[in-house]
Amino acid sequence: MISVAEALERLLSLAAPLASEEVPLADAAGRVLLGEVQATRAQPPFTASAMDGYAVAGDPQPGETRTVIGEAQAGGAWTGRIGPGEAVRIFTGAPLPEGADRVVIQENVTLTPEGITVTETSPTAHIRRAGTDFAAGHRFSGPRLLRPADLALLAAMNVARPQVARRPVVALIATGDELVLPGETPREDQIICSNTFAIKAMAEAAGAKVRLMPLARDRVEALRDVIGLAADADVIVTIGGASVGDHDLVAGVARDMGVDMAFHKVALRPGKPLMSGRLGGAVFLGLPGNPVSAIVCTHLFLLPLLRRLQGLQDVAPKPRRAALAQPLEANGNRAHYMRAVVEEGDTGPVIYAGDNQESAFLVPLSEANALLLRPPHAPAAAAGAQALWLPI
Ligand SMILES: Nc1nc2c(c(=O)[nH]1)N[C@H]1C(S)=C(S)[C@@H](COP(=O)(O)OP(=O)(O)OC[C@H]3O[C@@H](n4cnc5c(N)ncnc54)[C@H](O)[C@@H]3O)O[C@H]1N2
Ligand code: MOO
Repeated sequence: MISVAEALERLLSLAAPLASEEVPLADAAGRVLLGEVQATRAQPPFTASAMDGYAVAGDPQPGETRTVIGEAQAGGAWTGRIGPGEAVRIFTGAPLPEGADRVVIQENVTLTPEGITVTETSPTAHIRRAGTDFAAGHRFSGPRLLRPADLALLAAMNVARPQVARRPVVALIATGDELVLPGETPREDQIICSNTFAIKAMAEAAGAKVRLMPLARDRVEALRDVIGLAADADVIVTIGGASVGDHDLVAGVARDMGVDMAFHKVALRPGKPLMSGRLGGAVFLGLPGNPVSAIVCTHLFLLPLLRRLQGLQDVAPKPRRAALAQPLEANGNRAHYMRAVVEEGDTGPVIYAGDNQESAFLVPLSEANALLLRPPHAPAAAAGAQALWLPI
């Protein structure tokens, strides 16, 4: 069995980057910017007042007076020139009039019939100089995941339609005779298809468009038909039927359909029977059926794959550190991603491994906020020892 890192590397090497498309800025959150954009103007585009008050020349001291000769507001510039002994009433965001050096905030003046008397000085001029946030031509380069703050920056740069990676299309195929959909009435020997819904939500949050395919029953023809229906997707994900039982047909069918497996079986718990390869223009990923196994494999493999397809380079999940709340036994030969809870302790984060690590049980997964990473053959660890974890 290959390691998690080796399997991820092989999976990512199957991913050819997707084309770009132009989207309105309002729809660009969470998309991956490709290429480079440039600011068409500086920000601030003009030297502006940072406060409400009075624009003046020089640095008037307490007791000095100024005659108010005009008013400037955001979007309403005053176009004259301020001379000595003069002031312009000014509001935050208004262009600073010519001849002005600073803004005396209104709290630091008293009003007189002609204008103002300064009551206090301030060490700051309360102005924002043109181009001090960014200059015209400022560059913002991809590939880069667009966060909300980035959208505000692109808007200020007057970039209305950035080029982003096309959304990867993921076809999700749940397999098994035992499955019915939520809301249906299962027979005694059936269960409700569950993990698909988590995987769909996770893939969409990573930028994918997800197609929920019909359930594939445990027959070669049925599986072949549904996989065939998904042939035009960027990623074909099967769930279940990945192991070695007589009814675990996925690997055989995928091979018959032309998949050259990049790997099948990973030294991973839960998630050992994971497999992948290319199927025509798509990346094929066969997840194990146990709900926790499928969801853990989605965190570790499908989400990095979706990020890479959209052009991002640094896609592997990044482990964080926390102190173990309880001692742990030595680990076996598979990397174990234990369902766990991380909390802020008095001296930093503390991690509690759940009592139930069964890969079919969803309550412990739903209660967890972390996967506690135990590397293969990790020795027993004492309470308080540092451990690695991934947020989920
Ligand atoms: N002899 C061996 N048996 C098993 C091995 C092994 O190495 N040797 N591996 C085990 C491991 S580890 C895993 S993980 C499971 C996964 O096997 P499959 O991918 O073939 O999954 P299934 O058998 O189809 O299903 C497992 C389990 O999950 C339920 N399931 C399947 N799909 C869904 C779904 N969409 N929603 C909810 N639950 C689902 C299914 O009913 C089974 O209970 O194999 C071990 N066996
Ligand atoms: O690798 Mo399996 O997912 O442990 O149950």
